[in-house]
Amino acid sequence: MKAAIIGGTGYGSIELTRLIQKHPFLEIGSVVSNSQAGSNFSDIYPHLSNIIDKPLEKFDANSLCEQNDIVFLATPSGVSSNLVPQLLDNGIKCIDLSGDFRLRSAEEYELWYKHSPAEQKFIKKATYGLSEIYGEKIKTSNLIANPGCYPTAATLGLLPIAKTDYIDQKSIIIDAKSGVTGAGRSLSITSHYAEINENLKAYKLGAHQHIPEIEQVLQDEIDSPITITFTTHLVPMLRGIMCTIYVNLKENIATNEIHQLYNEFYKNHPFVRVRLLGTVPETKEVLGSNYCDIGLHVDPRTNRLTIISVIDNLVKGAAGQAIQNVNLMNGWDEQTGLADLPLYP
Ligand SMILES: NC(=O)C1=CN([C@@H]2O[C@H](COP(=O)(O)OP(=O)(O)OC[C@H]3O[C@@H](n4cnc5c(N)ncnc54)[C@H](OP(=O)(O)O)[C@@H]3O)[C@@H](O)[C@H]2O)C=CC1
Ligand SMILES: CC(=O)N[C@@H](CCC(=O)OP(=O)(O)O)C(=O)O
Repeated sequence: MKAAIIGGTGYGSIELTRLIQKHPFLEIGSVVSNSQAGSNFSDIYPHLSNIIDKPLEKFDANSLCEQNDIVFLATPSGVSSNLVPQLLDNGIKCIDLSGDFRLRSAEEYELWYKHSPAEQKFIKKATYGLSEIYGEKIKTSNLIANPGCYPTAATLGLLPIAKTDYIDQKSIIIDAKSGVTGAGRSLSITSHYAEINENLKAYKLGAHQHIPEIEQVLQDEIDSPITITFTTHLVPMLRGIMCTIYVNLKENIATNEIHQLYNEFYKNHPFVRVRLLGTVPETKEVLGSNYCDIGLHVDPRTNRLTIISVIDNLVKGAAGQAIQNVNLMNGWDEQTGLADLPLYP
């Protein structure tokens, strides 16, 4: 099956390229670049030399759909809302890595993303692509709104406990940290080496665009309104997200019992690894892989549960989950092409 990638020279695209290259049923058809059309992909990314020597193309919906079977959009927010309608009208399935089709409310999108929203009829067609939770819907969808990197780690960490009545729903705090590739490849002062190296900073306090996304998933699953405290931090490393999540328990429950609950919840989901009691997952332990590792601890003094959830932002947080969704959409084993060990050390 031929896959096209739009947003060719970005980090999402280059990670999709790496994963598609080793997928047994996918191959790279077209790579579209807004800024570098006409150049060779391996001129921009020399690590592709002699492996993928393809010219980067201009966007043309008709020829893209003629030459490919599926399209990944790895463009900044505000771009795919215009491209996806043209592609869907040509009858091709789309996986959008941006936030343009994740939020059901156009007003919320405008408020948090500061762009004009996609047309409502296309938002309605989108399936939120959190593979472990919405696998059945994903299988029959033509448009996948691939989740944000932080929401993937946060919701996979929270959902098993949030769906019980053990927790005070008003008490959820998500302390999130990301490596710099989460900000994409384009130059900016905030991710500049001299600004980020030997430094740790919190950003977008109370204003992060992933707040409504996490709340939407929790509300859908819990069926009651919920608000969270979510703070993001930039860490001087390349890849990886850690969400440290705090929740107040309404009653005294041992870590052991919560551990069993998580194991049961994820027993049929190979990419979520509930770690052994007493162990705490680290970002390096999922590096380059599609795993989300979860560690659990209840402090009996405070009756508070701490959940540690780690992913590689470019894999389970973006390109890996996108491929997992394509596997589901095609009836292939969801691990196809994604079963590699994490890169360690
Ligand atoms: N990085 C991450 O960890 C994650 C990213 N995402 C989301 O995935 C999407 C891609 O992210 P990422 O690859 O990191 O971002 P990058 O900034 O690295 O790449 C985006 C690419 O999109 C293209 N582009 C930029 N502006 C425009 C435009 N106005 N019109 C068309 N194309 C444009 C550019 O490539 P070219 O000029 O070659 O077309 C650019 O390199 C974003 O929406 C991001 O929020 C989601 C989860 C995790
Ligand atoms: C480290 C870093 O800057 N991360 C980005 C994640 C962007 C992203 O993936 O968000 P959308 O796909 O929802 O646009 C951020 O915090 O905004």
